[in-house]
Amino acid sequence: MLGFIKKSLSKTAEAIKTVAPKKKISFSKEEIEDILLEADVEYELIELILDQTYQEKITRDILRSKLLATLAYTTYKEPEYKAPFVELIVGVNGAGKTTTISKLAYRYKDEGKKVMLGAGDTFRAAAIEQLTQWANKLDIPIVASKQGHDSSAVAYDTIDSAKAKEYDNVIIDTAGRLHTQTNLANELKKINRICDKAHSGAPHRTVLIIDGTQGNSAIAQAKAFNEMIGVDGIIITKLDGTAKGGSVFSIAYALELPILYVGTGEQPENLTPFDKYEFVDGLLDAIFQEED
Ligand SMILES: Nc1nc2c(ncn2[C@@H]2O[C@H](COP(=O)(O)OP(=O)(O)OP(=O)(O)O)[C@@H](O)[C@H]2O)c(=O)[nH]1
Repeated sequence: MLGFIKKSLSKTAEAIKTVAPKKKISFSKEEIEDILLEADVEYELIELILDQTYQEKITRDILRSKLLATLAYTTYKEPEYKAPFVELIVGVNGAGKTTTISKLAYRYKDEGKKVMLGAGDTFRAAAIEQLTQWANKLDIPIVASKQGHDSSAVAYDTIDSAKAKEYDNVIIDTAGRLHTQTNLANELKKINRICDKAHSGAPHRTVLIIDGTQGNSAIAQAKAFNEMIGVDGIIITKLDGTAKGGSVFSIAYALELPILYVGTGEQPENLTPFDKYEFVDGLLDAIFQEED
């Protein structure tokens, strides 16, 4: 695992190099502002960090503690639950939902758990097809219906079947878009209710998938999902494909939600638990010169 997060920050590191070609022991506030802006940390957050810093020369240690503070809420604590552990996956189309569900399933299976998928995005035939293909490839059972069918019925059937067969994990996909935002909110709320009906306490975790390449523009969207259904944690995808790695700070700070994993590639195994220390140090390595 070690090194995946740092490696996936390589495009962000390249961007930083354009404004700070030479690594140094310390930088002025103006230089740090340019560097963080280039890495796509939101301007307001940079101002907040720098306003609270009285030192003129900013060293690695100073910036490290400031950046870590913005990630204070990122640690997740699993609730008590009775198996199966039911997860609802939400997010806009294209964020990487299907791929991330497959990665999660792969991970659980690899840990020796029995996993079942529910193809709850019944709005799009392609979503059902794509998830079914992944399930077949990973040899994981999936409950799917035809396009246009009731998504909460799919959720119910998946949980019901997983309970009967004593599965450990259930992962349910949901629509990223419906005809209107109100429709989407209602559908997600209904799925929530039906999950609880099928298995008291479910869903145990609602996970929002955020497209990392969108940077800070993903924040408003994430807030909307959080208001619609209440999110327990986020997964930021495509970290490897973006120079906007610094947006992770503003996303985490704005949402005050745990970051469960980050997507570090397209393969099923490219889902890495978010380690705030590795993330911050990975970024700082791109800025600061090593001290002797
Ligand atoms: N490099 C990289 N690509 C990723 C990652 N996660 C997802 N992708 C790619 O992003 C694209 C969209 O992912 P999907 O899983 O299809 O996204 P989705 O949200 O289900 O989108 P729809 O199926 O259109 O709803 C695919 O080409 C994935 O391979 C990641 O962590 N890194």
